Amino acid sequence: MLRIAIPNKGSLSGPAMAMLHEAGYQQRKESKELVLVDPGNQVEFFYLRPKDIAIYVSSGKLDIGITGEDLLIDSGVGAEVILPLGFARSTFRFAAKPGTVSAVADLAGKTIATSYEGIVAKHLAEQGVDAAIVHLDGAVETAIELGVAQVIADVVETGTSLRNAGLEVFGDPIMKSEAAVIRRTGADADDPKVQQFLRRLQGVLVARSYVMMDYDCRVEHLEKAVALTPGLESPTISPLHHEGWVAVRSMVAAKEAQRIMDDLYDLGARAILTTAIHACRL
Ligand SMILES: Nc1ncnc2c1ncn2[C@@H]1O[C@H](COP(=O)(O)OP(=O)(O)OP(=O)(O)O)[C@@H](O)[C@H]1O
Ligand SMILES: O=P(O)(O)OC[C@H]1O[C@H](OP(=O)(O)OP(=O)(O)O)[C@H](O)[C@@H]1O
Ligand SMILES: [Mg+2]
Repeated sequence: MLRIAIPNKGSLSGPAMAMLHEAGYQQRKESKELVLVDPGNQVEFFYLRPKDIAIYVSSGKLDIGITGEDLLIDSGVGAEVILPLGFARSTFRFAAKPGTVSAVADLAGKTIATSYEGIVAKHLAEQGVDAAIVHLDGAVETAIELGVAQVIADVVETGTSLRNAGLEVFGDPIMKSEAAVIRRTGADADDPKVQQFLRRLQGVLVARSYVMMDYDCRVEHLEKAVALTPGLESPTISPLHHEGWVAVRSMVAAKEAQRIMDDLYDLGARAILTTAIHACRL
C-alpha cells in the first residue's frame, strides 16, 4: 500500500483533499481522523501537520507527501519535489515599517521574526548578513508593532496582511512556493504505485486547465483552424454529411478558450462548443 502524508490543517489542507477527491481517492470525513485507509485504491493517508510532512517523508516511513515547497526548504531535510500542484502559491519576503529597513544589507544586527527560521537562516548565510532570528508560530506581522522584531520574513500572497499591519516588502523575494508532491531524495523514481498516483494528480491538473473544443469548419479553412487548435497530439477531424465541411475536436487551454472561439468564428467556423474535462490520463 502507498503511504501518503496529507496536511491536516491550514491553507494546504482543503485544496489538497479536494484534489485527491477529484483524483478518485477517499478522504477523511472528520477533521479528527488521523489515518484513512482506502483499500480500493491501495493507499493509506496520514493527516499530519504541514510543517512535519517533509520530516516523515525524508525518514522513508511514508512514501510521498503533499506540502508547500517553502515548508520543504525550511525543514532542510532530504526530500524533493516530484510534482508541483499549482495551489497555495505564495512568495516569501522580508517586510518592515516604511522608512526603517529597505535592503537586505541593512539587516545586520537587526532582529527578524518568522515562522520559517530555516529559510531565513539559509538566506542570511548566503547573503553573508549577521542578524538575529526570533521564531513565532503565526501572525508574524504583529511582531514589529509589539517591538519583538524590526523586520519580519513571511508568506505573502495578496499582500493584504502586510498592508493591514502597515508594513512594506523590501528586497527580492526570498523564494516562490506552491503546493507539491514530495518524496525522499534518492527514492525509487520508477515505483509503479507512485507513478500511478502522480498520473492521477496530473489528470486532475489537466482536467482543471484544459477544455474540449468542438467545431465545424469548411475544408478550405481547416489548416488555419487547426493551427489555432493544435491539441496535445493532433486534433480529430471527422467528415460531415454536408459536403465540404468537417468537424474538429481538440483540447485547448481553458484560459485561451474564449479568444480561440472568437478567432475560429472569424475564420468561418460554426457550432463552436467547449465542454469540461472531468478526468484524463495523458
Ligand atoms: N495566504 C496564503 N496564500 C497562499 N499560500 C499560503 C498562504 N498562507 C500560507 N500559504 C502556504 O501554505 C503553506 C503553509 O501552510 P500552514 O498550514 O503551515 O500555514 P497556514 O496556511 O498559514 O496555516 P496556519 O493557520 O496553521 O498558520 C505554505 O506552503 C505557505 O506558502
Ligand atoms: O498576503 P496575504 O494574502 O495577506 O497572505 C499572507 C498571509 O497568510 C498567511 O497567514 P495566515 O492567515 O495563515 O495566518 P498566520 O500568520 O497565523 O499563519 C501568511 O502567514 C500571511 O500572514
Ligand atoms: Mg499561516
